[in-house]
Amino acid sequence: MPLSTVICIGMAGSGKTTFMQRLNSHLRSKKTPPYVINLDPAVLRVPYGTNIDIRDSIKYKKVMENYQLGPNGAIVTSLNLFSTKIDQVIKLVENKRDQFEHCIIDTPGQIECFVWSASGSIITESFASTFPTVIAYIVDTPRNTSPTTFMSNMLYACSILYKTKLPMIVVFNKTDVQDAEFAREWMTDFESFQNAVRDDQELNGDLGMGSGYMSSLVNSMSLMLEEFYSQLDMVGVSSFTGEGFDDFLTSVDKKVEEYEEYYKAERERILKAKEEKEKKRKEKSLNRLMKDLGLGEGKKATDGNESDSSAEVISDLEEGEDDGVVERDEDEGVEREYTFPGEERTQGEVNERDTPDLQKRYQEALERVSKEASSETAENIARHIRQ
Ligand SMILES: Nc1nc2c(ncn2[C@@H]2O[C@H](COP(=O)(O)OP(=O)(O)OP(=O)(O)O)[C@@H](O)[C@H]2O)c(=O)[nH]1
Repeated sequence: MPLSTVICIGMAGSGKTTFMQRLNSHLRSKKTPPYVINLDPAVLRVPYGTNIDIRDSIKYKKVMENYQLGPNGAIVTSLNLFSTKIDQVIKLVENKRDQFEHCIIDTPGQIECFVWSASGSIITESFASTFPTVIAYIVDTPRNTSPTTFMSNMLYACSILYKTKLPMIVVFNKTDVQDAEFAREWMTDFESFQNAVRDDQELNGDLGMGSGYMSSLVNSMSLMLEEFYSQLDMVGVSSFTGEGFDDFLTSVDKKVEEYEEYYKAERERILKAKEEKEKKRKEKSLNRLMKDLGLGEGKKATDGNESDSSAEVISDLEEGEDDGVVERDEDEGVEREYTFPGEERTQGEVNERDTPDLQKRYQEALERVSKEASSETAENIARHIRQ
């Protein structure tokens, strides 16, 4: 079996850490110990042995102090710092490819800090492009017996599936307290869920939910969720008793197969499209610089003398006309305001059409573009300027 990654995501208190602890001991009891990573910088105590722990390299409290941040900001910043080293982390795990079947990853309780941050995406992407990767979305079963809470949680899971584009298993945890059969029924039988919504409304006072747009909103959302449910597996587990963990592992194997069959090709297609887009963006940046300088390819392109390879460049110039101003998305007659006075001045200067000081414009344009440009683009710029 090749090494696969399981990333545990779930709302605060859903039981991710306890689930990780049980999964770890379950796999150990089967003589296939996992490679364990903790990505929660704020956790005080990790109740299982970890191979990589974000807390070893990043001190959450120090991040809070040094960057004057609140708890969530400090988690995001810690993840940002950690993600700068992600290639090293991936190498470490890759070196263990032959020794482990599973790499299990715990994430911060503040779900949005991981799922919606750039660093969370970088970390997830890095694993997913190296190993078959599955998301285990942990749900606190006793807290999700109300159909409205259940639906909100499922919508969140759906948004994660959409964001990560990775196979997902919804894990209903704490089944020792509340059986997950109701969830299975709601996920497989649309009518039973609708009945539960209706009963809930009657029981808790209608508040206008049974009629009008709220009712039709609930209906359409549950229809949308039906499609979502068809994409995923669900298992009920108890991290306390260990019940359901064999089912979970069977589900992981199934999702890994799906990853290889479907998700991998889809991911590669998306990555290729991204690369293409990035390449075009770089060309565009370089051309903007040339245009600002009134030099080289940009000028040639305006003259219409450029070869095929600059087709992108020509259309860009047509869009911008020859007013010498760098286009901005925000330029739609909206007054642009800046939080920092210093920034306002700098940006204002950049946009001045009649700045006579060419040297200054050159400097600004160079700085602006070089921020965006890759080293490859920077080399092109340098070569061009030398010419
Ligand atoms: N009864 C029962 N309680 C559980 C189970 N799993 C976790 N818990 C309890 O749920 C609470 C939260 O568990 P954690 O593992 O800390 O949850 P978490 O998602 O890691 O929490 P954060 O990191 O704060 O987001 C704890 O009190 C656990 O003891 C379970 O399977 N059954």
